[in-house]
Amino acid sequence: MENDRTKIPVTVLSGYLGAGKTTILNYVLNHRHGLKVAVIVNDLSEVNVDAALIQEGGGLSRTEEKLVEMSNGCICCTLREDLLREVERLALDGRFDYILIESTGVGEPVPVAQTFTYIDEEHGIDLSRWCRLDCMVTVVDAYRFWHDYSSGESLLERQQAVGADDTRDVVDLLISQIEFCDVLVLNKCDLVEEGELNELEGVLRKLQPRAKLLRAERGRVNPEEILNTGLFDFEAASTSAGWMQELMNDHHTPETEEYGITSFVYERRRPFHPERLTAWMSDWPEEIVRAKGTVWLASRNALAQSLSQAGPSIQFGPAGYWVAALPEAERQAVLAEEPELAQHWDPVFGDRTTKLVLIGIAPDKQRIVAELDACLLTDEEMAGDWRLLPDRLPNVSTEQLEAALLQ
Ligand SMILES: Nc1nc2c(ncn2[C@@H]2O[C@H](COP(=O)(O)OP(=O)(O)OP(=O)(O)O)[C@@H](O)[C@H]2O)c(=O)[nH]1
Repeated sequence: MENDRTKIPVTVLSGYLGAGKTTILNYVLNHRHGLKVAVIVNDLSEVNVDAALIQEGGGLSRTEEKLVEMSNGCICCTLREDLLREVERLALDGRFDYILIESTGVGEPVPVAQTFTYIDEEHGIDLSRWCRLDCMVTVVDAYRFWHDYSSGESLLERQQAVGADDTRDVVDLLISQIEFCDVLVLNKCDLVEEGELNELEGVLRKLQPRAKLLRAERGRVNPEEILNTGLFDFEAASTSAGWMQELMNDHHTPETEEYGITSFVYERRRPFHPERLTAWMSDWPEEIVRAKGTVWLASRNALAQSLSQAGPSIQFGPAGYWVAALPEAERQAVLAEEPELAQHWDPVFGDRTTKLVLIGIAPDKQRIVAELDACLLTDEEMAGDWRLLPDRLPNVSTEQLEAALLQ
């Protein structure tokens, strides 16, 4: 087996446009204590990396973000082909001790991490032979955070979309960057007063309890905090989001009393009335900054629905069949594979249930729970034929459904 210590460590800086990635990069290069660092930046960004810092023993490459889907049948894997090739080239070059990547401001961190973890059979490249992903860093702009989070704007509206079919809202990007990282740098702290910083830090800790949280001014981050940390672990990063930790119930982060930053799980074994739930979602409680989970909707009794909200962005759609809705043989096969399902099996409805994590700033939990309860079917409705209730939630196309089911 190859020795991990001979592999070149890699740190990736993610974060929305203007958060301070380049400023951090320059600071770290200035304080790298003789490490020979190769830097990869994205072609779209202006290159502000200090050329002099790169010269002595370092290198600067520019790549253009290029996503490729894996050809080996794993449809949830997307690799960054640009990085794949450039990192391999730099690693084989043999001149560098470290690779530092500044990802594009509109880039998702997961494909970058997958690029280092999976073997690309089509191109015959396996980066894990030469490199070790050491640390995924997400930079958050303390000054702009709430403005961007609650703007309700899409990347297309801001002319920052990757293509015409890039439908992401700014907040979707922020949340995906925060929920998948090892270190969160809250930058531009010089522009925000202490009380606001404490509150924002409390929210970030709830959204991402696993990552180390650092405050920075003008990108001054101690290089030891992000280089050679040994922090990256794909499995741990994939399950590190606050909502997921809350669902797994093994990491209930302490509440930040002062600001009432709280998370709670809403769990019910009764379906929602589609119209009442739609009305509730369109009048979303402002205090809830993030919600995610599975919903049992009366009008879609065969399919579990996924609800994901971040700020003003709400995504709702099919997540897969309830095990109880599968043909008998398949159901038995799943139950044999996942015996814990049987422990929570309802004699009539099987595994159908709603389980939703809500994260908020001083949310009125009692009121929200009562409002959600009022969206459930009543006893009288339960006795009728509720499967045919009208449903004006986003229509599901066959392609969407198939894509969702394949995941
Ligand atoms: N006041 C203040 N300004 C900062 C801080 N960090 C960065 N800036 C400024 O914010 C602007 C954006 O910083 P960059 O480092 O270029 O941000 P970036 O994330 O690399 O931006 P993109 O490459 O466009 O994605 C620059 O004008 C920086 O000088 C900080 O901590 N405080």
